[in-house]
Amino acid sequence: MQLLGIRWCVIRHYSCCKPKENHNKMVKYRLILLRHGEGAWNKENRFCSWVDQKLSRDGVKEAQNCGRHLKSLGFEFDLVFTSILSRSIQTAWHVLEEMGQEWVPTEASWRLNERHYGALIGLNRAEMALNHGEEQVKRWRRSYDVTPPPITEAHPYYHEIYSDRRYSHCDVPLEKLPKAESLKEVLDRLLPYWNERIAPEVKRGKTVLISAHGNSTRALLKHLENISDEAIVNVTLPTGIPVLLELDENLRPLGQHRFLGDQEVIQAAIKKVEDQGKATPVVKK
Ligand SMILES: O=C(O)[C@@H](COP(=O)(O)O)OP(=O)(O)O
Repeated sequence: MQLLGIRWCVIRHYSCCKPKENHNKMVKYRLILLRHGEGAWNKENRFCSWVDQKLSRDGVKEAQNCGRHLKSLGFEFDLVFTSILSRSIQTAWHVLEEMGQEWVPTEASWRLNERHYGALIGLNRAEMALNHGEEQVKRWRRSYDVTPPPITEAHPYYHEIYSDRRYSHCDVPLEKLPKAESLKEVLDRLLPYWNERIAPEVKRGKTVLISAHGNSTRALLKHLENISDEAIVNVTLPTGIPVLLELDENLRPLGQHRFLGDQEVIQAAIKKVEDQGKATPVVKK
């Protein structure tokens, strides 16, 4: 039996918490959000942001595992949205390939890009924590309305970013693109895309995958789940782990988002991302 693009027999076997019968009756739409697989600079613990790093070898494996897992759960996507950064696009490719759903249409927008980390781009988080303190690094990484210092033309990655052809194809002129963003500013640029492009497709009954980034996904979760400015500080997303959101007919969430997969492994992956901001040198895999 097909329900909302997911085989019913399988959805009953979600390992984390089995949804109650009443809950299932209220669920109208299911949405999968995904932070891309590990990128080369995630491995090096550097702020990557708008620098177009590709997936690492482990990142490719994460995306493939994610695709296999979603397939085993019976997901059938109708539409995929990505950012215009390669790591989110490549993740979508690997997920769809593993699912045998390469034909599914994909659409890329800068509005799903990672948060623009401004002058912090390229810097190592652990070194930043040593120089500025862990609290300051956490404020930069996780608070809702703190904008890091803007990127300037003197920054080593400024020209690589702004002379990239992809940014002359955006729906805002090049000079209006951000030079640094808080999470709030990410939500401001993402929301029109959600409202005008993604939400109508979800309401049309399409099963949608959004393959994006840690902070663009946090911003969307904050909006959809109405997470407070204080509580969003504690939301961290690991790479390559699908996040399920179940929504009612008005796209209001029914219960909290759920990470799909082995919960112990996921908690360890979340801790690893949080620990990237610690002053102690991060041990590379
Ligand atoms: O810009 C980056 O380096 C990370 C997020 O960094 P943190 O906010 O976790 O420091 O983004 P992503 O890997 O999801 O594209």
